[in-house]
Amino acid sequence: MTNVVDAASSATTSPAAEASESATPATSAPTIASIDEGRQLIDDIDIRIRALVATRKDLSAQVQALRAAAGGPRVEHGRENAIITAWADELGPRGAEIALAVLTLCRGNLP
Ligand SMILES: O=C(O)C(=O)C[C@]1(C(=O)O)C=C[C@@H](O)C=C1
Repeated sequence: MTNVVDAASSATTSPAAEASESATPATSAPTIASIDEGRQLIDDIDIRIRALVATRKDLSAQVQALRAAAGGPRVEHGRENAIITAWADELGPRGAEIALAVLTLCRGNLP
């Protein structure tokens, strides 16, 4: 299955369709045999998380620009509350904190 980063450069299917297809729930971690192996896997995950956040930031900027061009507000609190709730439901209170940090990265500080 293509992930959202690869989907952004795919020419065969729309990026939105492939991103949606790749929005699968979390997978379980493999059992590791050493600290080095575990750290390598963690580093690989962090690289992918950073790439996904960068792609998310770009998409968020495009959505914000389209809304601004239509005369809408920069911030949509209802949408942000739904995002924070989804992160909190999956990961608990620290998940909500991550969601807030991601939102701040993507749309800047609140006015
Ligand atoms: O979904 C939107 O409407 C966006 O503008 C994207 C986004 C986000 O980064 O998730 C950014 C700003 C809005 O306040 C809400 C959400």
